[in-house]
This record gives sequence, structure tokens and C-alpha cells, in this order.
Amino acid sequence: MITITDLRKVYRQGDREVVALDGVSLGVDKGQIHGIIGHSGAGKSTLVRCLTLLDRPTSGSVSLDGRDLSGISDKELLTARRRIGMVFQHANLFDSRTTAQNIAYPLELVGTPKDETRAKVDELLQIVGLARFADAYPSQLSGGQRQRVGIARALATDPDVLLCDEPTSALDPATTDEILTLIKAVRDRLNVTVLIITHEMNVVKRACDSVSLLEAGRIVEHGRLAEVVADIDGRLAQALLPLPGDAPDAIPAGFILELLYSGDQAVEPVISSLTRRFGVDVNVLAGSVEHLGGTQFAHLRIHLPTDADIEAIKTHLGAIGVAVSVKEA
Ligand SMILES: Nc1ncnc2c1ncn2[C@@H]1O[C@H](COP(=O)(O)OP(=O)(O)OP(=O)(O)O)[C@@H](O)[C@H]1O
Repeated sequence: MITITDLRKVYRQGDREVVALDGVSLGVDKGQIHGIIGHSGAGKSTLVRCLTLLDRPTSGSVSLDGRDLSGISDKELLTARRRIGMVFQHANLFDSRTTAQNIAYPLELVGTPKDETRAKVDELLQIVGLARFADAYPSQLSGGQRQRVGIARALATDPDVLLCDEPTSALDPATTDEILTLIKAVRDRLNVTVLIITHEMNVVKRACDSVSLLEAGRIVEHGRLAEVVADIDGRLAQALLPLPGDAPDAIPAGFILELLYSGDQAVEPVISSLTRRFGVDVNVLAGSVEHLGGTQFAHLRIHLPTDADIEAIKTHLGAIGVAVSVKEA
């Protein structure tokens, strides 16, 4: 388990202070995939540097399985770094080394015996599906294959945490899916904790169990995907299940509602229950249905006529597990 407690990082620029991380706290359980999403300048790179111990935080702590990493001596730093495997946006491979030699590199650094290294590299080549490319050089591999090598190299020292910094930002959509599928398979097989730092909501949708929204150095929303989408007016809910544009102009007077619910929460068909119970015509203006963290979610924008008993409808929807937001009346 990785625990980040009240992490602050303040840079000095002349007599000016830049607060890059402003009290970030976060806990990710073993075997979970957690996404940290934020726009440019939110503090993602600073967080990565603090987590990989390349940069010392101004205050706060990072601990792995209860052991505080932020206070350790420079001597212990090398050993501690091995517990966090790093996957970069561009795989950052050595061009003069083959796939197998790139994967072996972190093991060579710590003087692992040759037999042991060979066995570990073979195992990792299998896991990332590159056994046939063991002797290929990076220039002979596709971007997705290079990223697979990067993932295998990050796993070589059996880290507790796999820290992926924008792992798919340089890849096309199909290759992005392949790499995210691989990261999930690696988690399933090795039960490693995964942190994915990204600016792409699609990555969170496809790979993460839970998510934090980082903004101006602070985590402003966080939780398991099912929890964050339950907050219908939250930014993550709107970004994970986006509805197209605003409601069209030419709709009759009445109410515009947004509804958000999961297959588990909505115990009876939502739209037909409104028509049946309240005798109202429901006009669906927009909708989005997604699988998030293994559960199906629907986000709908609907129109109801002026004479609809809106308070009774809201109470009913709440009772059957649907989050409601009245957008216009
Ligand atoms: N070495 C530094 N000295 C001064 N300010 C810095 C330094 N590094 C980062 N910052 C500032 O800290 C804030 C967060 O930057 P950071 O690079 O962590 O954001 P980011 O989310 O990674 O952005 P991007 O996605 O564009 O890389 C920004 O205001 C940035 O200007």
C-alpha cells in the first residue's frame, strides 16, 4: 500500500514562491489501479518527482507499507527507489541494448547474478508478450512494443508500486488500449499497486479502479469510480460520462433533468417507471452509457412537461438509486 500524507512542494523563483503541491493526501491499497488526472500545471510532474524521490518534498510524507520514504538518507535512496517501478511516456530505452538487455538493466545495476537475471528477463518477456523480440533493438520495435519493454523493465526489481507517468500519451488509441490491458493484466498477475498519472480521462475510464482529480496542487475530488460518478454535479462525473453540448433551444417549456445511475443502483427501469408512476411523457435529449470499473453507468438528460410533479419525481428517483440534478425549470 502507498500512502501520501499532506505532501507540499514549494519552489522558489527569485523572491517568488510557487506552490506546486499544496497538501496532497492519498492512499492506494495493494493491487489497486489509481489514476491521478490533472491539466497542465496541476502538479503531476512534481508529484511524480516526489514519489520517485528525485525531488524532496517541502513537507509531508510518502510511505510504502507503512515505511516513510521521505525521511530516508541518500544512502538508502537507491534501495528505496527500487520499490517503485517507473514507466515513462516515451519508454526511454537504451538504443544500443536489445529488448532483453534493456529489461535486464535494473538487475545489472544491483549486481543480480547472471542466471537469476536471465530467468527474470524470460519471465517478464512472457508477461509483456515480447518473447519473440528478446534480441530486437528499440529501433526495430513499434511504439507499443517499446512501451511493453518499458513496463517489463519497471517490473524487473519486483517493485511494490508501478508508477506510470502518462504511459499512453504518445500512443494511438488502439495501442493505448493494448497497453492499458497489459497494465491491468500485470496487476492481476503480480498484485502490484499501480499509480497512473495522466491528463486523459479515457485512461481512467479504461484502466482505473479509483481516481483523484489534481488541480493547482490539490486533490479536489477522489474516490472509486462508482463513488465519483454518484456526485452528478462533480467534475469527474461530468468528465467520465460526458453529455453532448447544452440542451437544444427548440424544446417546449418544462423541466430539464440530468440523471446518473448504475446498473446496480437503478432497481427498476428508470424512464418507464416515470411514465408509469407519474403519467408523464419523458423526452430523452442526450445520453451516455459507459462501463466504468466493471459496472455499467448511464447519464441521461431528459425533458419533462410543465405539469410534472417534480418534487415527487425527484423523491422517487432518489429512492431507486438515481442521482438527479434539475438543470432548468
Ligand atoms: N523547478 C521548478 N521551479 C519553479 N516552479 C516549478 C518547477 N517545477 C514546476 N514548477 C511549477 O509548479 C507547478 C506545477 O508544475 P508541474 O510541472 O508539476 O505540473 P504538471 O501537471 O506536470 O504540468 P504538465 O502536464 O504541463 O507537465 C507549475 O506552476 C510549474 O510552473
